Amino acid sequence: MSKIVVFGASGQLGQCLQHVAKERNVTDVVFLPEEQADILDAAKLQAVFAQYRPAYCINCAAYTAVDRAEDDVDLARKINRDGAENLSRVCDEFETTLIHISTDFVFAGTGNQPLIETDETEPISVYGLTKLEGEQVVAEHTSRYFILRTSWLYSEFANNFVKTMLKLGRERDELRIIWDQIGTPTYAIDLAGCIFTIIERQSQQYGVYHYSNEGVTSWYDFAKAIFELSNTSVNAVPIRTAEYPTKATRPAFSVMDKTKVKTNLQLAIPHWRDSLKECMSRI
Ligand SMILES: NC(=O)C1=CN([C@@H]2O[C@H](COP(=O)(O)OP(=O)(O)OC[C@H]3O[C@@H](n4cnc5c(N)ncnc54)[C@H](OP(=O)(O)O)[C@@H]3O)[C@@H](O)[C@H]2O)C=CC1
Ligand SMILES: Cc1cn([C@H]2C[C@H](O)[C@@H](COP(=O)(O)OP(=O)(O)O[C@H]3O[C@@H](C)C(=O)[C@@H](O)[C@H]3O)O2)c(=O)[nH]c1=O
Repeated sequence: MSKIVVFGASGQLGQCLQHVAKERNVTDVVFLPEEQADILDAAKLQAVFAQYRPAYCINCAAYTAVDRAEDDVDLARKINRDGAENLSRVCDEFETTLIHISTDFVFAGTGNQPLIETDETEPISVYGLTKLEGEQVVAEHTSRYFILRTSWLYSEFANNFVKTMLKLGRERDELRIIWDQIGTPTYAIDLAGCIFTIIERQSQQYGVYHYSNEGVTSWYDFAKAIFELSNTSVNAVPIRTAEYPTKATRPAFSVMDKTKVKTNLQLAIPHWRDSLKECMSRI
């Protein structure tokens, strides 16, 4: 396989990529720790690219604290937009294909039909806005890019909703969980598999893609499935968004249509329940 460099390697998706690389015996891949490869340091990026001359660059680095971003706009924008710009410029210079990860939070979430790649974006949070700006600079500065929009990532690695529910479920008798935000969870191991498939197939069908697991759920129903699979006896109470005030507003409906990725890459995507089961067996 061609040489690959990964930024944001110690985050959740970065760790999943490391796991899948081992599973698939992908050896020509370099997982760069942040101290060696800060995406805000354009000079260091030049040095990294000159050293490795990668065919592919996977960008998992991001500012992902959705609520904190509302008060930390400058840093969120630096990492999610300026970092993406630095990478897309250096990728263009070295003729490297950039695989950049984005989010369902670029959408307002006011509709009720699965979202396709060309649907209008209208972020309603600082995180969503800065991620959209990141998409825009990538498309502006290089032509060889895949932007993969994904949603509700979880895995056995790092912090995520599944691990939070398991922890809170053990500590509390009752949990109140939003049921009027509808979307699709994504097992980050499946997304990592999709990324390596793009590389293995040497696809040149560049552009924006939606990738999540199959199916639809609410955070409440997702939590119920987590509790069932883990035999957690906590009482889960469905509540509306208004009853769970947060700094950032989240889209009410962010189900994404995956027809494009499935067709172009001939990819089978697992249902979220099957992937959740798989993940829980590994936690
Ligand atoms: N988590 C989710 O639910 C979803 C995530 N996404 C997107 O998927 C991608 C991966 O997310 P995920 O793995 O969950 O996120 P994480 O927050 O787990 O990982 C992001 C990583 O980026 C690192 N990072 C931050 N700033 C820089 C920098 N300047 N240079 C290099 N690395 C940096 C972080 O390091 P440190 O921790 O030290 O700051 C962290 O290791 C992101 O683009 C995210 O926006 C999309 C939809 C859902
Ligand atoms: C802990 C908890 C959360 N919730 C709700 C709040 C929120 O609407 C939802 C998920 O909460 P979290 O804080 O885990 O996740 P959140 O930060 O909203 O997750 C988002 O992260 C970014 C990075 C993305 O790109 C999105 O796709 C999405 O995954 O669950 C409850 O209703 N009850 C609870 O006890």
